Amino acid sequence: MTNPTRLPAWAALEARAAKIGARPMRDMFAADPDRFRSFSLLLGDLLLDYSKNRIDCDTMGLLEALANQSGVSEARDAMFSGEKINATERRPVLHVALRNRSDRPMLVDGHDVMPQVRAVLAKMRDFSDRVHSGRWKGATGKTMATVVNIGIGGSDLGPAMVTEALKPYQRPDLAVRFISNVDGSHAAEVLKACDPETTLFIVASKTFTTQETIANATTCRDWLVGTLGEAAIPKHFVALSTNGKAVAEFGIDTANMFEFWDWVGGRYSLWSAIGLSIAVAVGFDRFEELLDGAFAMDEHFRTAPLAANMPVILAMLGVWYGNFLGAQAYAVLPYDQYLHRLPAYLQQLDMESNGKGTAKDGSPATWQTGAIVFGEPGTNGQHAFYQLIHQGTKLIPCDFLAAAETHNPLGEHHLMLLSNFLAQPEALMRGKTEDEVRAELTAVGMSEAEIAFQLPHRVFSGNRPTNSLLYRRLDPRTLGMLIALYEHKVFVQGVVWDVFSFDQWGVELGKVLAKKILPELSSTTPVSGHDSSTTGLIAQLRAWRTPHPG
Ligand SMILES: O=P(O)(O)OC[C@H]1O[C@](O)(CO)[C@@H](O)[C@@H]1O
Repeated sequence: MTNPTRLPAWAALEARAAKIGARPMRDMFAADPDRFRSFSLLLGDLLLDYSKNRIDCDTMGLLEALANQSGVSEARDAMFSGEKINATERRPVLHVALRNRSDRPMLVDGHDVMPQVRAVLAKMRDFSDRVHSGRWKGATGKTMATVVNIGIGGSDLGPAMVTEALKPYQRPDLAVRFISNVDGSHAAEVLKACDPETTLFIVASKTFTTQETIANATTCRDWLVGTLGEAAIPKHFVALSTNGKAVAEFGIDTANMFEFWDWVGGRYSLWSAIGLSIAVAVGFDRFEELLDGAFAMDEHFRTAPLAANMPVILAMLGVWYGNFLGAQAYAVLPYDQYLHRLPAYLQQLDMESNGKGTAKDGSPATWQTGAIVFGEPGTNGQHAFYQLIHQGTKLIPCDFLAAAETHNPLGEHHLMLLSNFLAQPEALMRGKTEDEVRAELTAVGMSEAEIAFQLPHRVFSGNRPTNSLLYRRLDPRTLGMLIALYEHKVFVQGVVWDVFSFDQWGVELGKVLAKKILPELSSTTPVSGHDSSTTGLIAQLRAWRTPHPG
């Protein structure tokens, strides 16, 4: 494969960064009244404004050249055609098949997977309709009042983020809860609010071997069986998995299992059966609108020229900052309370996909790869970590997101929210010069000596880059577009960085060690084979822990 640093566009971008990387955006705005028009893109109800970046047309041309030279178009086509691009697991990557709303076949090993995909969608529709409408009854004949999704990582974050985002579309008398953490407090607190007779558990696990999920599912099963008996399980437990054997061994009838396939990555799985909790929460028609939105973005990604391709533009801007201007992180800042789980969701999507230090040929990646992703909803984040983004020593590009229309028109709230959504990127771009600060302090009558002391602390360098994603309304279709936008962005970056974006070997070592340590915690024999820190911590835990039965 390609060492990206050897591509002609890479050297050209290094030169470009040295030349214009620090050029003030406020000057570029002043010089070009058409800058917004040149650097924004409207796709349906989604607008990307990327004009507040340290770019000009030549830089964007070079970034496009880098995408071209890295083989982004070919890699994208390989993904859509079912090639085994998840090479270390020897699997295709076809989450796009799950939301393929066209008649086009999607091939895995020469077989069209669309009939299977449609069959599972039909089964999901039937089931979610019955639960959503109250026709699905529990073992004692009662309608379900609470649905609990038990899963972790991709089997939790996607459904949890989407059900939060689509809260306005939920039936108010059907609560949807999530248990992910192996910390028993998570299950305990969720179960406190549940009644066994009216609770449906959805056990979501691609592998059905994940320690946390099996532990939580076992606890919930014991809780249910304790009141209603074993015979209640079929009415209160369903499974979402690729592993029918393990589902059956756990005690869930595979008739109550919703299947998906190994060509769906965990963090790309909310479109599959893993989305059942979403369908139950908002109804299947809304779930299909989510798929429609993702499909619209897929079609755009598949067909638009790279220079006018939203995921490619977002990806290449990330490459510009990460590889040429020294940024290590980026912030996701939804000015939309319903998207409060988006940063956590994107952390897995981005960091588990591109947090890799090995190039595809096995050599160390000597260039920067996946960024640190963090964020909070605006305006909360403004009162927490924005200080560092405005005046800190680190360059943190940000994505700002907001809806033009709110689901909750309460007084001036939405206008206040939007004014902040607009003000922060403007402030980050413009900054505040010494002259501006001096004029301000002089106007309030401050002495020259005090001004001299205060001034450097009150100057904002500005020139801090942001993207603004503005959408009409946070509805299922728009949400589908947004999520697919980020999925493809991450994909493009993985191609440019020459890493395998669809495996996650880095999470394995800790899992193996945890399995070894587990029995050591309740044993009294001296531990061996650990470093002195781990040994010391185990000893202190043993000393402090009160033995509990079981
Ligand atoms: O759905 P499963 O198999 O329980 O896996 C859960 C999560 O665990 C991981 O494999 C890594 O911890 C994620 O990639 C995945 O989303």
